[in-house]
Amino acid sequence: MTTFKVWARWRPLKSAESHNGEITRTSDGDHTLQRHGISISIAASTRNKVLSSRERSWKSGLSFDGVIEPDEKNNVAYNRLVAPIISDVLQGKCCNFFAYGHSGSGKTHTMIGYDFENGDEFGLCLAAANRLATALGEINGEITVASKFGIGLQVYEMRNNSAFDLLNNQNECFVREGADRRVHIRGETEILEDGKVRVRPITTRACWSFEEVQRQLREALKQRETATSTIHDQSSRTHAIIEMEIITSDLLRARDSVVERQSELVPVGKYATDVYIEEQLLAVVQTEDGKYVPNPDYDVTRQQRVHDAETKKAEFETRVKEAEEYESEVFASIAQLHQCIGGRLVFVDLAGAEFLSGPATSRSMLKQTPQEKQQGRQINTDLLALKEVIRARSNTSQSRIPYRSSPLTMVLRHHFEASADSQSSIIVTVSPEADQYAATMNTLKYADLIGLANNRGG
Ligand SMILES: Nc1ncnc2c1ncn2[C@@H]1O[C@H](COP(=O)(O)OP(=O)(O)OP(=O)(O)O)[C@@H](O)[C@H]1O
Repeated sequence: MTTFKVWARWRPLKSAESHNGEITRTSDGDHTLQRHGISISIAASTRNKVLSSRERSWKSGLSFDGVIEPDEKNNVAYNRLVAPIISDVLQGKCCNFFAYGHSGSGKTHTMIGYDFENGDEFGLCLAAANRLATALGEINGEITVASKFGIGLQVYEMRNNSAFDLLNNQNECFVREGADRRVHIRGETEILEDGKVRVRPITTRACWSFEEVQRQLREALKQRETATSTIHDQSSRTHAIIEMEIITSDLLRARDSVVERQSELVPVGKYATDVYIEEQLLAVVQTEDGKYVPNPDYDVTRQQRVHDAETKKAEFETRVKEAEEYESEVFASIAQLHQCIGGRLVFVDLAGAEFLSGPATSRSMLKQTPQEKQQGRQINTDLLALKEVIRARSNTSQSRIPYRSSPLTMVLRHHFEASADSQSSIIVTVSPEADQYAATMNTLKYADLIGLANNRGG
């Protein structure tokens, strides 16, 4: 049974912000048997601004599962949100964590953290990697496996309809739904030196120690910074996704051969389509009145070309299927040794919604290029789609989950489906600064809608 928890995290006021004053806030819990949850109330300091009465104060429903206060470090957030589900991941389950908040509210601080040396300040994914690496070390010591368990790391950013691979030079990958209705994230088709074709998926880095995860994440963060400056962007205008899966090198090898077989299929499939179109064009002629009729001069034995190309394509499709079956067999045989294989943690640092804007941001929004405006609309679409997916999943009577509403929810679909019997969470990060009141209220409202749907079951 899915549970989805909603948390709020207040970041500390920075010294440069203290002259602006602080948002007045309280949290009230109701833990009776009928209701379980925390409601958050906020009120604006009206010192610097004229606000309408509707804007001056706001109170959520009993939507929150917990509040992390400004003086509480990342280790408190980890112990409350992630530590309780590590045992699920070690049983092969999938758990998802989302961070939502406006720029500078503490999403990256919470998810990844900026202090890679002090364990108390490791972000959620780093602290989880530390715990997982220790647990996997123990499992590797206990059982004899041909290849050891490790962490398969993927780090990418979603912008518009593409994913940018932060472990591979921000390589652009496209989100497509295949004929099998599975979503694939793949780069451009590359022609290799030997003439072979490769369609590269998002990179998975195998990490056999916590230090390796730390190093790879650092590298990925550097790429994020570069992307931010070069495309005149803010990291809060992209969704960053960090996936950590329990793998072995045997499993990764089996997956690589699926990609290789799929790459081999690409030119063969294209050739079959080209031949079919060529022959179709020869097989008909256009009459004077513009109609297409069968070409009487067409040599029907030419259809053998189409047949041969289709046969070859079917052969290559079978090879893909065999590679996929082999991957499933490898997975099943490892799972017999230990159920942790495939256990997965997904951390999503969401872009802030465009309406989350104080006066300064509003001014900068007026200066946005058409491309940036389109990007802003896409972010809002993604965030709305995500909210609707989470709400629909909590409504047991709703059978259709709108995963296809946005590229973000399409990409997250299989993580959501895999997490059906475990617990996931959203943490909204908020600033207590009075100037950020509107942004803070909008962030809390987003979480409130999710939390209320969870409490009511839809
Ligand atoms: N809970 C916290 N405790 C201490 N410092 C924090 C906390 N939250 C945020 N900060 C600090 O505030 C600054 C902004 O935080 P961060 O970069 O995480 O924001 P963000 O929401 O990820 O912003 P953006 O979306 O623009 O990337 C950082 O210097 C960070 O260390």
